[in-house]
Amino acid sequence: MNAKQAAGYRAAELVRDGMIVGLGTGSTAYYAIEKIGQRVAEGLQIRAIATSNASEELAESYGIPLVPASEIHRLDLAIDGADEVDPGMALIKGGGGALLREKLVAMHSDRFIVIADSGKMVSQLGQFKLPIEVVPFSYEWTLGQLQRRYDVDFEMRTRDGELYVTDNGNYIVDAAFGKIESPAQLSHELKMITGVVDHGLFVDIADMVIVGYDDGATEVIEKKG
Ligand SMILES: O=C(CO)[C@H](O)[C@H](O)COP(=O)(O)O
Repeated sequence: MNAKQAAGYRAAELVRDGMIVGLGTGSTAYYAIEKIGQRVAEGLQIRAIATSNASEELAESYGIPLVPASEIHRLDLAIDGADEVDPGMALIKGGGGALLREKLVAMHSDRFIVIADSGKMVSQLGQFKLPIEVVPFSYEWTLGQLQRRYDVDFEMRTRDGELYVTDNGNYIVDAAFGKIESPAQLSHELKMITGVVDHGLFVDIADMVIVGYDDGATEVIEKKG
């Protein structure tokens, strides 16, 4: 068992009958979905909301019943990966481009559980480029606003030579902050920029982090207070 699988499987054990469960996106969330799928095949009764088209397809392939977000007010639990996790459980997410739905699902869940291999644990956020989702209309203006405000490199995300388009039809700007001194302040500032839909800083949202190690061990870190 590898580190991502260990974390994903451990989180999947927290799912109980009757729950509405948020399914994350990425290679770590893959394992959580796989394990939840196995448990559904054994009789676990849940309904789920996926945070991306890819996770929706994966959940369907495992026979996990999905429910439209519009029919649900609140989720019991959401399980998702992260690109970086700091000691205060602030996160950078969105490496896989699903940050907007991931944040919506996390914020409407009673418990948000992050699953991460130990390499994701950092003393300060920012080495991983921060994904910022922007609307396509006049995205150059939004990019210009970001560039004037922050003296860091910004790069439009591409795929196969074209601008990368999220599941929500938006673009992503990746920002090389290097070190983020105050994730909460930056989070607030970025949300104030017209044209920015959302960004990959998740501050004060995670309730628990399950860290997976290469030997298959896991460590559970719970939110303080
Ligand atoms: O935020 C995400 C996708 O938008 C992922 O959770 C994050 O990129 C971690 O991915 P992985 O588990 O593949 O390392």
